[in-house]
Amino acid sequence: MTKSITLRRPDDWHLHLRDGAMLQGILPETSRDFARAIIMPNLVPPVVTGADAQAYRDRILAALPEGDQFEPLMTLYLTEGTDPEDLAAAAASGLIKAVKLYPAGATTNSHGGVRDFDKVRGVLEKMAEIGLPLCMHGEVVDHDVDIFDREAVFIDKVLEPIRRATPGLPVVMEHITTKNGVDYVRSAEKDLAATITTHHLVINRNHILVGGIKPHYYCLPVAKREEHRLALREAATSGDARFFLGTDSAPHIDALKEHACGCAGCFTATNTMSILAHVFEEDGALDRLENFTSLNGPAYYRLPVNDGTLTLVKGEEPVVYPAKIETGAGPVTVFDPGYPLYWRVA
Ligand SMILES: NC(=O)N[C@@H](CC(=O)O)C(=O)O
Ligand SMILES: [Zn+2]
Ligand SMILES: [Zn+2]
Repeated sequence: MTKSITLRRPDDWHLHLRDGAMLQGILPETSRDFARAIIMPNLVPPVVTGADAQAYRDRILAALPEGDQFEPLMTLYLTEGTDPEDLAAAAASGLIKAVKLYPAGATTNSHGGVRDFDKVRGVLEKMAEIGLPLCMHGEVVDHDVDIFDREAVFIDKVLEPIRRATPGLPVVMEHITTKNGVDYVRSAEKDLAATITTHHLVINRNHILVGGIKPHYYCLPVAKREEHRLALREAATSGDARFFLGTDSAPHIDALKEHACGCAGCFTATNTMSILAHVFEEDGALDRLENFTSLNGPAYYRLPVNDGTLTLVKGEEPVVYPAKIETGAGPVTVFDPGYPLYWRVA
């Protein structure tokens, strides 16, 4: 018995494409299934100005496989020196669709991010004025805050004060990992939404730590307790327009994942749609998969939904995905959900 489901073509509202040989190697893993993606700016050096974003966009389009239709939605990396006028011009031209806030030191290539939130006040006010979304890596970096509490503390200590001080600023809490994040988004009537990753719907912190450390399950924010994973599942599968897919697919070569000081990031681009179909079916919510992957994101970003469609088919035999993607920069391990997948993109 074959089951199938057809959706509007999905978008990924949080994606790391990197640059150079890595970009070349992993871009097809996204452009195969996704029509658009919000492209994270945490390159070395970061994408800070409109000119940087234009040049990076050109490099992405040059790396696109022949025949693939994919639109990179560019972002700028917010620094304490960001020029509000450059940012406004990049938004007005349609080049950028959001600005990304990294608390300095919170995650991969975030050292150029924000230390003193008062220093970006003028930029945030400009963004509120023009309605440009602020995407946030929502974790505090204080040494005395436990890593498992850093998202919840960020909401109280940073996010709520910023939102109070800047009415009208559209915020996206990126890759939420806690029930606190879900509840906070639900408490807001407008100007607040969250992306949820594929892997945080699948793993909790036991998957990382029990029976030996699993470096390929390590990402930031780190996966939390099971109760939090269940809250994310409930939010993602609810159809609530404030939650949408941002895979946070974040490739690092195996040598840097399987390392004494391993990099944070799970690479899920290759099998995300299969995993999501599995998750939504398991939760009796296949009819709401399209909201999560294809409708809620465009609505929040005020963009049209995609014209094309994507069909997922459930077969009798498990689908075989490559364990690794070989790139010119080195091999990248594909996220393993830990169970066989029967859904595949037709
Ligand atoms: N999520 C991660 O663990 N890593 C991301 C950065 C980020 O999104 O925080 C990366 O760029 O590798
Ligand atoms: Zn992040
Ligand atoms: Zn990310």
